Parts: sequence; C-alpha cells; structure tokens
Amino acid sequence: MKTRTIGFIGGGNMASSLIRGLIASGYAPQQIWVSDTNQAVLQSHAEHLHVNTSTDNQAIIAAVDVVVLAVKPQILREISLQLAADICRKQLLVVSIAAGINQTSLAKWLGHQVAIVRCMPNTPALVLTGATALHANPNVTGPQQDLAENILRAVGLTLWVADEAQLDAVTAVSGSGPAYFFLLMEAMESAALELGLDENAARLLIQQTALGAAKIALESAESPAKLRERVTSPGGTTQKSIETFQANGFHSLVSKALHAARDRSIEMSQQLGAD
Ligand SMILES: NC(=O)C1=CN([C@@H]2O[C@H](COP(=O)(O)OP(=O)(O)OC[C@H]3O[C@@H](n4cnc5c(N)ncnc54)[C@H](OP(=O)(O)O)[C@@H]3O)[C@@H](O)[C@H]2O)C=CC1
Ligand SMILES: O=C(O)[C@@H]1CCC=N1
Repeated sequence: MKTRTIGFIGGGNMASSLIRGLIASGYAPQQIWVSDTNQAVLQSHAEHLHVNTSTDNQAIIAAVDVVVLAVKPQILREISLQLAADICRKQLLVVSIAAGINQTSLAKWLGHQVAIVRCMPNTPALVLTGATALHANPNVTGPQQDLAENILRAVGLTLWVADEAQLDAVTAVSGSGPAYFFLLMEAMESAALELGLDENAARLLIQQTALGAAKIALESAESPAKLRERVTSPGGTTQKSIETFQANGFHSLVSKALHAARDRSIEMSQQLGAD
C-alpha cells in the first residue's frame, strides 16, 4: 500500500501534520503531491519535506491514486465541483477530512458514483499519535477501504464508524481535542508563572506531566477517575485543587464545550451543504 501516490488538495495545518507523519512512517516524499493557492506553503513543503507541489489542483488529480481533500469546509463545495469530472473519469478514491461536510453533500458535489471516505483526523498525526475515525460510502470497495485505512493508520489510531452522524461527536472529542489539552497547558503555565516558576521550568514540568498522565492512562486498565484518585492524597494538595475545579463546574463546562463543538459540526453540515 505504501507504493500508492497520495494527493492533498490544500497543504495547511492538518495536511502538513498528515504529510509529515506519512513521511516519518516510511512513505517516500515522491509519492506525495500537494496543491495549495498559497505559494509560501508550497515552497515550504517542497523545501522541507521534498514532496511534489503544484498550484494546479487538476494536476494533482492526474498524478495520484487517492486524493485527500484538505481545504477549509467553506470552500469544499467549490473545489469539489471543480474536480468532480476528473475524479469521476479516473474513478479516484476521495478522502475528505473536512469537518462538518457530510457524505450527502460530498456525493452531490463530486458525483453519486464516487467512492468517498469521510474521516476526522487530528493534528497529533504529526508525531504519529493521531486518532482518526472514518466512514465509507457504499461505493468504497474493500481494497479502497484498506487504502484509506492504511494512510491514516500510518499516522496513528484508526476506527471506522458505521453511523456517519457519529463523526460530529468525533470532531468534538478528538478532532478538536488536542486544542483542549493545549488550553489546559496554557492555563497551567499562566498559573505556574503566578506561583513564581520561570517560564522554561513551568513549560517543561507541564509538558512532562501531560505526557506522563497520557502514558499512564493509555497503559492502565483503570478509569481516569481511579487514576485521579491515586494522585489525590486525603487532606492533601490535589484534593484542594480538584475541589476547586469541581466547585466551579469543571465537568459541566467540559460538557458544554463539547456539545458546542458537536452542534457547530451539525450546523456546518446544514449551512455549507445546503446547495
Ligand atoms: N486543523 C485541524 O486540527 C483539523 C482540521 N480538519 C479539517 O482539515 C481541513 C483543513 O483544515 P486546516 O488544515 O486547519 O486549514 P488550513 O487553512 O490550515 O489549510 C487549508 C489550506 O488550503 C489552502 N487553499 C485555499 N484555497 C485553496 C484552493 N482553491 N486550492 C487548494 N488549496 C487551497 C489554504 O490557503 P489559504 O490559507 O491561502 O486560504 C490553506 O493553506 C478543514 O476542512 C478542517 O475541517 C480536520 C481535523 C483536524
Ligand atoms: O476547528 C475545526 O473546525 C477543525 C476540525 C477539528 C479541528 N479543527
């Protein structure tokens, strides 16, 4: 499967994470093609990643075995309509990573016979620790499903969802999720500075603590609540901070934030898929 050529339409943040991850996992840069309207982005990818680049989206379609649509959801309709005829003619597998653009809209724009895998990756793909949920439309053959899965599995964990609606929840949980952990790190860093630590010490301690907590959570069969209790000595320091979090509605705040992200994904499907 690593012999296939992969094209990215849009070479921004998420595409860069995937491309870097694919190269780190053994894909040759020559197998990867990227198009973007931003010359600086293409120049940087050519210079640093040695991948093939073009400002011509159609040239990418002509060159590859599978195309990843990695532009902003707001312009996906225009791009899909622009590329539909070439994609159909070549019977190309399309992988869309766009948040909030559903299979119905993609089929309407690209053609109802096109094989489309809609997925939701996340930026830790950059360090081969991505998490991606995928959904295939009925046109996707077994080998095409394997091809899509192999690309995303090269950069982390993959799971298939049979119910496409679950991708809205996945977007709220793992698609946007890295930002929540960065937000917590950001807030902890500000607090650490207030407590008198210098920036370098604060950042290092927080990074290592986040890594350690994630590793324990991954390696342990126990729930996050149980793992939290292990840190919380009765009458000690953690109890005080956890009580402060909980008295200020931490769980409900997280729930509201994830519901807001899920609802935005649904709203985008309705707004952007309308025509
Ligand atoms: N960032 C993330 O963590 C995740 C993003 N996604 C999805 O990935 C997609 C891309 O997101 P992200 O990487 O963050 O966005 P970016 O804006 O970083 O990347 C999109 C790139 O596409 C370029 N572009 C604009 N118009 C065209 C065009 N006509 N042809 C080719 N390229 C074009 C943009 O250039 P310019 O900036 O000049 O407009 C930009 O470089 C979105 O659909 C998003 O929902 C999914 C999961 C996670
Ligand atoms: O914020 C967004 O819309 C995209 C999708 C998930 C992460 N970034």
